[in-house]
Amino acid sequence: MTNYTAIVLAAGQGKRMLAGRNKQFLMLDQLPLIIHTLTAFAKDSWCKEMVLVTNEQEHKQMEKLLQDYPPGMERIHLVDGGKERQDSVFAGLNAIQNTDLPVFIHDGARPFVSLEQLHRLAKTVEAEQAALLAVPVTDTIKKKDGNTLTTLDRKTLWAAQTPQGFEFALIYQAHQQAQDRGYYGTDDASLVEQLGREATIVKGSYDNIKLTTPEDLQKAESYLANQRKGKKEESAMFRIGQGFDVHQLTEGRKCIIGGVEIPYEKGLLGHSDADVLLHTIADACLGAIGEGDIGKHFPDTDPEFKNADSGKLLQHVFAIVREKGYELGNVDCTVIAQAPKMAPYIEEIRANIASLMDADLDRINVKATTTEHLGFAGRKEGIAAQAVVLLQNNPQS
Ligand SMILES: Nc1ccn([C@@H]2O[C@H](COP(=O)(O)OP(=O)(O)OP(=O)(O)O)[C@@H](O)[C@H]2O)c(=O)n1
Ligand SMILES: C[C@](O)(CO)[C@H](O)COP(=O)(O)O
Repeated sequence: MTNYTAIVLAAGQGKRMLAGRNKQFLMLDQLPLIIHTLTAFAKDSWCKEMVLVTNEQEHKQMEKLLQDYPPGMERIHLVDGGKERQDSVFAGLNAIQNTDLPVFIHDGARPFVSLEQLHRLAKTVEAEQAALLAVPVTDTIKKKDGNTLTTLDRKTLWAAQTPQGFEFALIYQAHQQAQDRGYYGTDDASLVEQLGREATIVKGSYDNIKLTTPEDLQKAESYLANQRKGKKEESAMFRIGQGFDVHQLTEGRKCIIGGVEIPYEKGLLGHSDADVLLHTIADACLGAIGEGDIGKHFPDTDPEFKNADSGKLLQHVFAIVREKGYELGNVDCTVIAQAPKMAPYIEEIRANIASLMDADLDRINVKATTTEHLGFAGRKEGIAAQAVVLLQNNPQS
């Protein structure tokens, strides 16, 4: 983990956007542009502090925006910027509290920086002290000097993006020197270059666009529409979970496995009816949807679940699965028991599980094995079960 502080710049006027107001407040997919950008950093646990640079006239409006659309990070200091972008960065640098961390400087107008890019940049800054995201230029670039056109060697050209990341002392010194000399660059790495130092390029993405003109707004809308489509397709896929459970065999208890009471001299010990197989399947379902395990949902300290019918617990779990929009793909499970002999009960157990999960029989597979007299199961001290559950998204949900 390579922690950093982020300065996000939003103090410009967005004149080239021709929106009649600062582009940072324009709505993109129901969220203001600047909130998209802040959220990208707020989602990154490596980002420990954020400074949002606003312009003085919009300070109150920005404050309200942060309240109306909380980006998910408490530590955002709002400071007023300056006339030029570089003045705004300097104001941001002066507002940073923890100067031990590297600083990422980012345009508020670049909402699509990804977590993966942030982390690659952070690691490079840690190693090299100064780095920036950039992409190879895809157009041929001509330099026009009076009437003379020169074609630059495209292989050597990179389009600089943000964030650009630096050790605090280095970037502070670079900005201080630029202020003193009245030098203005178009990015922060260029100020570091003025110190005779170099920033390392970290290959970014062409999606990390800076919303500058009205056409960029259309590109951003279509990028977000594609993302939504991608998320939908992703959630239309599969989730997998596995479960494992053990219960002790003891006298004076019923031996209930897969909802079927099996005649045996001992039964399974537990707070509920101790149905080792249904617990395992329920755990696998919860695992598949990222909902922990049955201990979290049905604590064994809760009297409500004393001697509870595990069939009901599994039905409850499967209702949660359905609420989340999933249906059963299939279950494959194994009972690990030296005794009782499971074979005569396998089909009944299978049918019972299918009924509890409201699934076709062919989606349920139940197996049993001994452990060849090895271990606790082999000594008939207990019974274990394991299961794998595949869920698939219900396209209707
Ligand atoms: N004095 C300034 C100028 C710019 N920025 C910020 O720097 C980023 C990159 O600048 P740019 O895209 O040029 O934004 P604007 O300056 O707002 O746009 P324009 O040049 O079209 O007016 C933007 O997030 C902008 O808000 C800033 O914080 N302070
Ligand atoms: C910093 C920058 O985003 C790198 O591409 C760019 O130089 C900012 O330029 P702007 O004219 O201030 O938008």
